[in-house]
Amino acid sequence: MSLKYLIKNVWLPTTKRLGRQDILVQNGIITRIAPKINDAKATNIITGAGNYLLPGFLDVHVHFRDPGQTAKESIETGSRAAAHGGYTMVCAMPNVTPVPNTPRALAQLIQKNRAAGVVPVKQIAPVTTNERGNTLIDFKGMQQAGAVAFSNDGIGIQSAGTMYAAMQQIQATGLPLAAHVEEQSLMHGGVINAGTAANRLNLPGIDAVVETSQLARDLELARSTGVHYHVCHVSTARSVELIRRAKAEGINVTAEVTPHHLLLNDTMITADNPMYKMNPPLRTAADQQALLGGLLDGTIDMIATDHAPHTRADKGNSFLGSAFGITGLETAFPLLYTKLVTTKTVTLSQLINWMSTRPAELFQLPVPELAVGKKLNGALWDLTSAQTLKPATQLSKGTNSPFWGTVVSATQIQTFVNGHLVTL
Ligand SMILES: NC(=O)N[C@@H](CC(=O)O)C(=O)O
Ligand SMILES: [Zn+2]
Ligand SMILES: [Zn+2]
Repeated sequence: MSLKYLIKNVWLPTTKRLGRQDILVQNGIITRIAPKINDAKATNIITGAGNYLLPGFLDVHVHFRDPGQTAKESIETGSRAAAHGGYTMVCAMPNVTPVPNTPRALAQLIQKNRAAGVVPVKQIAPVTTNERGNTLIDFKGMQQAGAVAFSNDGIGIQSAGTMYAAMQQIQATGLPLAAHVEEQSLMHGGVINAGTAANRLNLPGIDAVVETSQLARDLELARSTGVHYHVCHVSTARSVELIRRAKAEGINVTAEVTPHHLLLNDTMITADNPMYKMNPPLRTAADQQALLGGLLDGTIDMIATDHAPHTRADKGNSFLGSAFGITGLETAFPLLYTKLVTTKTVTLSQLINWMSTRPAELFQLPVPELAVGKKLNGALWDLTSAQTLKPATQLSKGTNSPFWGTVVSATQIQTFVNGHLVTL
């Protein structure tokens, strides 16, 4: 089928001085970019007046709850949310029920991702059986089945011996090991960052050492094994410092930060509202500042949402007893663009680098590029009108976010995946 799209009159992030462009897409491939293209044979003419066409984002850290907890999200609703957020590829964490413990189970899940995903949903395999204990997964088998990375996200790997052995074997696959660094023996039932907020609300705190102690351990193990060690959702200033030093020493480490850790801190939690409950917790204003500094100096490589949808019932009404996690796919770019780009804290190109180029490069996935000869993976964004973030306009099943009510100046209009318009 030779489907032809002519997208008229859009800004590309790189053509500010050249003016608006027309983009011709044939069989999924960008065949021409020019100020004015007249093609009467184009089946679909898309008016992009005043809007931006941005490369598709890639989120290396999402939770789609499928199979097992599809009341929270499914591959279909999660991937729709992804497209609605301008993402054209995501990597799903394996903390679903049952956990895909074998290459066969993983292959089945990958089939399901392919059938149900409206954007490509890549699959991360666990490190140990059921993401618990010390029985290592068949890493080579998982790689052959299509795993793009390994992770026990949600729990973390408690034994140094197990982590070391996992790193040695994963090193041989060349795939990243994405670590949820959380020392369980230091958690003490914490639900919120230890310090001001915990004290004010009289809630059990999670100290920064929960993260940093296991991170320090892992960096030593990574140095020794050479594995590509990727740190999930970095939350503390000290973690940024540890990663900065490790990179300087040549350790093969990469790191992600979430939009919420970049934009929020624990002084903003003024009531016992579980919409602010996630793992790791929102830290101090100084930590928040250090995370931005880490991104700016390249210590932190990318932004990942850790999209973690939950039902209303599982979220409950208090930090105590409620599920950890918030959604992120549909709010990430609007929030980051509004809070960081329009304030001139970062540039649009930097943001695209952290949300698209770097995650793709570092996870060895195709880099979405708006260039002739490339498949069109991108989204049209209105970057001038204001909208208020609210659950009613989101496609995710999860409505657990602290960001409702925030006014943003970015609205997704259309998303193209492999050259085809996604119908949402
Ligand atoms: N981030 C969270 O608070 N929750 C995640 C797990 C995780 O990313 O650790 C989840 O699966 O709900
Ligand atoms: Zn995690
Ligand atoms: Zn996660």
